[in-house]
Amino acid sequence: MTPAARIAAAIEILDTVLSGQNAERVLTTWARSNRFAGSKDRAAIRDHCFDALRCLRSYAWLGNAGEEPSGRALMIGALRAQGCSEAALAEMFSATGYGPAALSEHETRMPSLQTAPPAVALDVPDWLFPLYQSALRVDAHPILELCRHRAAVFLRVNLAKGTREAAQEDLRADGIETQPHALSDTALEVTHGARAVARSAAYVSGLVELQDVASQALVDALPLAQGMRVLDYCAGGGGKSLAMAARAQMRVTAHDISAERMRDVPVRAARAGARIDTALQSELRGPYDLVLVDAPCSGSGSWRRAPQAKWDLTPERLAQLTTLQAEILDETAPLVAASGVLAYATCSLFEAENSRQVEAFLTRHPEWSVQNTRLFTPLEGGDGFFLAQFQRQS
Ligand SMILES: C[S@@+](CC[C@H](N)C(=O)[O-])C[C@H]1O[C@@H](n2cnc3c(N)ncnc32)[C@H](O)[C@@H]1O
Repeated sequence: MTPAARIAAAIEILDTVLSGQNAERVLTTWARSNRFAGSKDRAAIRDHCFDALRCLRSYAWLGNAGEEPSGRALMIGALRAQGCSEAALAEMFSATGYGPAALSEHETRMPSLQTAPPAVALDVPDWLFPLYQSALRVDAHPILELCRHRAAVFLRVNLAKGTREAAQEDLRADGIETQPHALSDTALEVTHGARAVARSAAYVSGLVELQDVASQALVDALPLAQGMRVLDYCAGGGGKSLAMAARAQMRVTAHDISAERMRDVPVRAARAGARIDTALQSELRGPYDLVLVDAPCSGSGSWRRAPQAKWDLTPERLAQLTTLQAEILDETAPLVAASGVLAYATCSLFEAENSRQVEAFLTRHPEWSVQNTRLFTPLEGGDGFFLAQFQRQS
């Protein structure tokens, strides 16, 4: 496909996404019904679409979208944001080589982002902007600026299977270049060849897993030790269960309200050479020395990876999530052994899901105290994550 044809395809896909459909599904459907598109085309179109979803408001502004963004306005704005000259833009939009129709006179007007409101220039919904400012203070603008760009790909080296250096060598043999990251001693940042990771020998043998560096640092911060009984209460696909199991010889149990989400845990555990039991609520046998609650949350710390969620979140949904987070904390506290630790984590940057959730838990449960809290932000290289560790007062 020509670059212009890829832009035309992205416009078509974005229009469907903007009508309320899920971007991943729309991309899959598009690929199935356009078999002529090769893997490089699909990857380029996907990047166009996800970049546009990350930068929805600023691209719409640069594309003269007015109130309602369209795929076409977003792609015009995207090209301008990437420094494309007006002559090159007119060439791309010239209805040749299966490219999009020629620019209208209105579309040739080039607005400046300098005059855009901050929430537009930083690509956040108006109602969320004060939430970021209150949580992040002087760091709000630099963090939001980082969130406008693609996140790096990180791997976690399974130290039970080999060293970080050995993993780098194995990956290099498969054309994947990495560099260690300071936030965690298990982390490698992929600098070249990210798309080849899932086929690489290091991945297939369980020497590395895909996992964000802040996720890894969060697990590093937990007081894990040999022989502990550990419960990962919101385990999902088991990313944190696996990271914990690789830290020490422990009995790790993974639980999630959705058994379906845990479907891959046994396969991933076998690949990693780890033993992780999965359990339904009725099968949980406490007490546990450490219970990790990686709570369902807005995901605001990882919206670089899932940008559609930034625009889909509503105040009502955020309120539902904070209620659910409090309920989960209340139901897990009794599962923790007398001197055990209740670790609460979110991949959110908002106070309502983090510091205010901690305060509310301590008010409801005065017998507990908070040992420490930590907010990881994209300024440190990874996703935004929050961790609070509670213990009963002695
Ligand atoms: C942030 S995700 C977990 C991600 C996972 N820990 C990982 O590292 O890959 C939150 C998970 O909480 C689960 N969940 C939601 N409500 C729950 C509840 N009441 N009890 C247990 N799990 C719940 C969701 O199904 C979801 O998989």
